[in-house]
Amino acid sequence: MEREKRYEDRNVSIGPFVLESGEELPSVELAYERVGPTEAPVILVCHALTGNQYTVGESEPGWWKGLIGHGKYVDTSEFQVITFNVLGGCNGSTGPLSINPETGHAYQSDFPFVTVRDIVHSQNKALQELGIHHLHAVIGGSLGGMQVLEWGILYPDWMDHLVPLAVTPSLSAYGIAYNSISRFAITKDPAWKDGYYNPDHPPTAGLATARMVGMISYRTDDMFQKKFGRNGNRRSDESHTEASYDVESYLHYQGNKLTHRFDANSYLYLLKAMDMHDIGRGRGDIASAAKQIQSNVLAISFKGDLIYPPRDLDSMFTLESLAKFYIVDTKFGHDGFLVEFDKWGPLIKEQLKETLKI
Ligand SMILES: CC(=O)SCCNC(=O)CCNC(=O)[C@H](O)C(C)(C)COP(=O)(O)OP(=O)(O)OC[C@H]1O[C@@H](n2cnc3c(N)ncnc32)[C@H](O)[C@@H]1OP(=O)(O)O
Ligand SMILES: N[C@@H](CCO)C(=O)O
Repeated sequence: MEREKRYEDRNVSIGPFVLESGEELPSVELAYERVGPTEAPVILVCHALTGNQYTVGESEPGWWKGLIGHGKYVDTSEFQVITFNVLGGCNGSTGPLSINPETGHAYQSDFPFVTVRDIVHSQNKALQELGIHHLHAVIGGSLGGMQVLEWGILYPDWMDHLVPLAVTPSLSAYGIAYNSISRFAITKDPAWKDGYYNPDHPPTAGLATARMVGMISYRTDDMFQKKFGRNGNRRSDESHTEASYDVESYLHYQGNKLTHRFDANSYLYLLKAMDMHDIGRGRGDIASAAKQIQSNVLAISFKGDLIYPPRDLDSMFTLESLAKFYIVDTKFGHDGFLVEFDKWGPLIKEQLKETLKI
């Protein structure tokens, strides 16, 4: 095995690509990051809604640097880790910002709808282009977790382990409700212009509002209370109408921050893909779909996750005798999969040591 750490950060072309809808994209590229020894077992990481391919990150700060890296729970001296920016994303993969070869302009709202299954099929094609035909594990949280579940069903003999985090077998009504508010905020922004917005004047207010409502769903009441309480800039009698609270400036900050790193159309397409997530769709039901999984499963949920309640993932995997299921005790709720790695990273480390049992 080659021990020297290799790092790649580039694009792979998979050519024309037919989507679940039957529409065809004439040319698809996926941007990816690949870290670790080239001969080592491969771990595919799938990112969440506003994530990207920079999981470990050498040219960019890696969003899972606390979990993955040299000597970390997913050790990049033992495994190579590959992450693709999702189809429909805005970090280098084909998406609404890409040039439509038929018009010579960016697709924007002409981009076709994509599903989580489309995202997974595109990754499978891309891996084959890269000469990879087997995965030691597929790991991901939230939208990434949806991809993990679909990977296990669409390509059941491709991997030894599935590690879905902070996800459910189908998106709940509560999750769709939050996404619906986000869509409303973006599409009612006067700058949105049916999705054909001027790139220099994107619908920032709508996207920021979408992120703000998203942030509320990613955390818990308990965390907000402990972190912010009623702190803020206000008169002691709290009667001042212009009082502003720390929780407000936090949400404004997070909303504004996203507008500097994310495309509003991509956000809409990926929200729709999440809404459509239902592993039972076209397969009878969730139980029938789950039975198609052949790999070992380590499923991890996070206490207080509002949109992906632990009970839903648990009920799916009680159907799978070889599945392990853990609920992480946290105040973070859904965003628990991005923090407190010492609480759940060891579970993944142990899982990756095991070989295929089935
Ligand atoms: C799967 C994925 O790939 S998603 C990509 C990673 N996720 C993100 O980047 C989403 C945005 N970030 C986050 O959600 C969080 O930073 C996490 C989950 C990564 C970490 O959570 P935490 O450590 O609790 O960070 P927290 O939610 O407090 O945010 C900290 C930021 O808010 C700012 N902030 C905190 N309180 C306030 C306040 N009252 N007013 C204004 N700003 C505030 C901090 O200055 C800090 O700014 P910075 O990120 O520019 O350094
Ligand atoms: N913090 C996550 C939430 C969605 O899982 C993200 O921004 O993608």
